[in-house]
This record gives sequence, structure tokens and C-alpha cells, in this order.
Amino acid sequence: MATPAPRTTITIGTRASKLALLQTDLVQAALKKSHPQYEFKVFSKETAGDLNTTIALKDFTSKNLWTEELEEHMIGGQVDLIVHSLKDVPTLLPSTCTLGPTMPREDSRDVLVVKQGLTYQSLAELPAGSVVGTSSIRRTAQLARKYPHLKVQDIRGNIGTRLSKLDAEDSPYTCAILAAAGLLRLDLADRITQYLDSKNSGMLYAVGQGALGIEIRKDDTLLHEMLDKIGDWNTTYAVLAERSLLRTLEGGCSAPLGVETEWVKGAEGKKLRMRSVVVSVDGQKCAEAEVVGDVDSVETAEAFGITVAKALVADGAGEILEEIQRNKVAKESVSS
Ligand SMILES: NCc1[nH]cc(CCC(=O)O)c1CC(=O)O
Repeated sequence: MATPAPRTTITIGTRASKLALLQTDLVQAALKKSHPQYEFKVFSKETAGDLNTTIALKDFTSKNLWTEELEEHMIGGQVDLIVHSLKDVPTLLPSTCTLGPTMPREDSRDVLVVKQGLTYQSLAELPAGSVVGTSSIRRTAQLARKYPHLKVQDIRGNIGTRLSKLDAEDSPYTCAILAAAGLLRLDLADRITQYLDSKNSGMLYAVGQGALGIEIRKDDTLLHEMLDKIGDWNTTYAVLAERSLLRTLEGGCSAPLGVETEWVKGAEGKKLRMRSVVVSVDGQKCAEAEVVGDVDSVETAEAFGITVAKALVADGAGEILEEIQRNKVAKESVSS
């Protein structure tokens, strides 16, 4: 049997949103630079998640809203890699797919965006009753815990849509919370009022936020080699640890889990520090853990995530997550 001709064209799959296409450009440019002998094409597709902007995200039953259809194309061979926002990638992938090394992370923090025309400078300044736009259970729970005098209201759609809903003259919102990364990549830095972190507001970000998830077929050695060349190990190990934490807690993408991960230099060299929090949706219960550890491989990154998960469970995370799960099951049995 003749061996198949070596591949000369590599196809990159992506969602069709403006942000997804910009992120795909970053990967395509890096691959082109490191592998000039190949041609790189983009295959873009609207996903179920893009097409449905009315149902609240947490009410979707399929967790793989953004990823499933593109994965089918990759498993079928029409696409060689998929560029995702890592935050939207489920912690469990189809058995024949995996994430490769990823590129340097954009700013991972959440930010406060104030409605056009208002002059508030920080979350702390907002008067009681101000309405914060977000559809994220993680952001809602953390706000309820730290800023119980604020109200939260759903705001859906891609980043541009959310900004127009916020700024509309008759909008109910005072502000919205978004990921810095999306705004920065879309050249909307001027809309950022305050970067939120553990120190200034107690707000931690989502697992994988600000990073790209580059998914490939497990057995595709060419793509493994290519991504090794453009990969940034500080980012790759940090996000592997975060995803291992989330997978261990089994909360899926709707877990009210916040993290803040940073490489810190100590006397014994570079270590990974992870702050983490799980908050009940009403903000009443909260589990926290901060762990510093040696992380210098895929294995140690994943083990570190499990260590952080155990510390969170020791602080009560299990009860909070079980309660959320119970409520979900109760809701489902009422509606069906
Ligand atoms: N939840 C949707 C989503 N998925 C990825 C980003 C952009 C930021 C990123 O890459 O993490 C956003 C927007 C947001 O949360 O404001």
C-alpha cells in the first residue's frame, strides 16, 4: 500500500465570531512563522452557542455548546486543529482529542465596564441597588458575597452585543463585568474601568480565562510537534493546573469557581501560586484555598490542581457544589 502524501496544508477550525477569528489569526501567524513550508487555512463555523443568545447559558444542558460541532469536523479530518477560548472548553474532551501546548495568555482578569456616560471608577463606589450585567454564575456568586448591596441581571450575547445592551439609554444596567482578554483583543481597552483581582475587589477569574485552547487529534504527531514550537510553558502548565482543579471538583463550566494563578519567584526557584474560591450562588457560603507548589511538567501541573481541589473541599467546597447540583436536579424535574 502506498503511504499517503505528507500534508502540506493545515486547516484551523474556529467559531465565526470576531473574537474567535482574531484569536485564530494569532495562532495562524505563529504557526506560519515557525513552519513557513506549510500553508495554513481557516475553516470557520457558527456554533450552537453563537446562534442561541436568548437562553441563559447556565440553562443549557449540553456543556459542549461551543466545541462539539468543530470537534466532529476535526475527528472527521476536515480540520487539523481548533482554536478556542480555553474558558469555553469542557474539562473532558472526546477520547480522540486533546489540548496541545498553548500560546502566552492575555490578561486573565475580569474587568468592570461602566455604562457610557456614568463616572463610577470602581465596584466599591457603586451605590446600593446598582444593576451589574453578567450571566456568569461565578461572577454572580462572588458579587453576592463581596457586594451584597448590588443587583445582578442577565446580559447575553457576544462582547459587542453586551456593550450595546449596557449602553442603551433605557438599559437597566449601571455596569457589566467582562473578561479583560476579550476587550483587549478587540481593541476595546478604553472601555475598561477597573481590573478586578483578589486584592482590590476579591473577584477571581474563570479557569482558563484569557488563554487559548488549541485542540488537536491525540494521534496527530505533526500537530503536536508544531504546537511545541509555538507553545509557552508558563501558560500551558498554569492552565493545565486550573483545569485539573475544575475537573476534580466536577463542577463543569457552571461551577461558581474562581481562580487566580501566578508564577512567583522564591529562594528555591519559580513556583506556581493558585488562589481559588467556590461561592454559593447567594453568596452566603464560601470555601477558599491558596496553595504554592512546584510545577514543571504536565504531570506536576495536574497533580497541583488536585492538591488545590482537596484544599478547597477541606474548606467546604463539596457542600456548596452539592447544593447547586441538588437545585439543578430539582429544577429539571419540575420543568420536565
Ligand atoms: N464567556 C464567554 C467568553 N469566552 C471567552 C471570552 C473572552 C475572554 C477569554 O478568552 O477568556 C468570553 C467573554 C467574557 O467572558 O467576557
